[in-house]
Amino acid sequence: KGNHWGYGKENGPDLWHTHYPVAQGSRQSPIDIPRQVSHDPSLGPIVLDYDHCTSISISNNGHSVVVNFDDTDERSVIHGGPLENPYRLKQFHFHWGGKGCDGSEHTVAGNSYASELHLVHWNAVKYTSFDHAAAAPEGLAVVGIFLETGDDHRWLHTITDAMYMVKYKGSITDFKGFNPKCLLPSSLHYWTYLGSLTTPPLHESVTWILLKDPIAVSEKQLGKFRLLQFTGEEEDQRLRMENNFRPPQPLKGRRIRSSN
Ligand SMILES: Cc1ccnc(S(N)(=O)=O)n1
Ligand SMILES: [Zn+2]
Repeated sequence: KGNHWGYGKENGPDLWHTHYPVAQGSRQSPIDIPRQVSHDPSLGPIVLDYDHCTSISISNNGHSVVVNFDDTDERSVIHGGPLENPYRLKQFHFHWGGKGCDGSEHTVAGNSYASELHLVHWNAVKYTSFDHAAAAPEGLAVVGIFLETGDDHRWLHTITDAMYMVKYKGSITDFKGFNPKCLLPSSLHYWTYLGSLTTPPLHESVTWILLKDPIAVSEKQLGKFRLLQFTGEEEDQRLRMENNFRPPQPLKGRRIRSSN
């Protein structure tokens, strides 16, 4: 049966290489972003064309909470920046820590944030499906946004309020009309580098675009993430969903570029 990878002592990130040897590859994610990153003036702005974008559902896949989008047309795409083609939004999800603990995946000069939002896009110009793109070198583009604790986020409550409907692994419910534009920070300045998925199968297919500015969410809103469970409703074990982040991986000589 497939390896039940997770974030526990028996199945966590340090053990993923046993079933997914690429975990020890040359372009793994996340990474630490050093203080000094080379500024590349040829890097244009990243453009998020989400105006006709609407969500379809929200689900609990046993690793995170996922908001899914209709990717059957070019309705919501990102382009520009380091990207040669437009990439279609497929889903977004989060990674977070335990109560009062940080849980971002990427770190900045060794510092973690409370949480990290990943907007996952795929190159529908070059590939015929998300799954094909996910296994190909230029297949995916993931926009990472840091979350820091502060005031309530005005729009995040629509997501946290829906979480009680997807408490258990394998649950899914309608979640229409949510536009992730409302989760973006004021500045779209970013770092970019070539990396991988941060959960198995850890494919080295991701152009990472990390926004430099975090968004603020309240501790109360983050607390609602921790009401989710890694386990299914029918399982005896009830494991609270928290600390679902992979720590930074070796840079292995990769170049990180900074937009202006
Ligand atoms: C869709 C997907 C699968 C695995 N990992 C990721 S992530 N955490 O790199 O965005 N996304
Ligand atoms: Zn992620």
